[in-house]
Amino acid sequence: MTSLKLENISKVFGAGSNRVTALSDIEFEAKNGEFTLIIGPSGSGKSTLLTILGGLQTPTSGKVLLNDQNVENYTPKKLEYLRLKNIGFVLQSYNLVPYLTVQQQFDLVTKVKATNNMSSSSFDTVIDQLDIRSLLHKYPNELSGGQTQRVAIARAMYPNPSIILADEPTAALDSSRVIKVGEMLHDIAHAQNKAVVTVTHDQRLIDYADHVYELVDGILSQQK
Ligand SMILES: Nc1ncnc2c1ncn2[C@@H]1O[C@H](COP(=O)(O)OP(=O)(O)OP(=O)(O)O)[C@@H](O)[C@H]1O
Repeated sequence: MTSLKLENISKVFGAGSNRVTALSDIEFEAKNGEFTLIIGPSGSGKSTLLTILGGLQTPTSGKVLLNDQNVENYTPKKLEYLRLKNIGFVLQSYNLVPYLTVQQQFDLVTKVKATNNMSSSSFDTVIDQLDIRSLLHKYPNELSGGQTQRVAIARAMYPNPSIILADEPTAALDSSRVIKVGEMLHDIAHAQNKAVVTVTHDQRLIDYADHVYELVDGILSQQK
């Protein structure tokens, strides 16, 4: 199992009168077997926290610990390998490849990461839960916002990472789909002992989370 922790993390952008403290002294752990929600208004630091957690940007101070080791101590190659193997992202930009169909997005994952992806029967279940089977032959520009979001969730799950980091995965979804996605994120964490961390302003997800943190002006506090 992979462990991922933040110790005393701060992030400051800019300098002088443009200085913004996006995160202050954050302590956080992505716990296996649990669905954790970090909820906060626009500009509170949610994306910054999630991208630092996933190693997509570096903090100004503090430590990111992956498997109890400061990520700064890994070689870039080893760190890349650990991330590819263990961390799945659902980002706000969805990062789908524009010239590949939905099915080909999944095939690409198999090319980049050949082993330990979800079995085809488990992935079939995910495709049905997210109701994206009829979209497999479409291109990203043929999908609605909500459809894109569901495909991005499936793609993050397909490589079977032990940690899933999701940035606003339900923003474009109607309430019935939010229920399905909430249940699914909860079930993945529990049934497969994964750490699922979602940052959002969507209060509709609160009921499905094991833990809820609030992020306000870069300060994190646990609510549940
Ligand atoms: N690259 C950057 N350069 C300068 N300031 C930044 C940068 N990224 C984020 N910020 C600032 O840091 C603060 C937190 O931004 P962040 O995107 O993490 O918030 P958020 O809670 O995810 O917002 P939203 O819900 O609108 O996506 C904001 O004040 C933002 O303007």
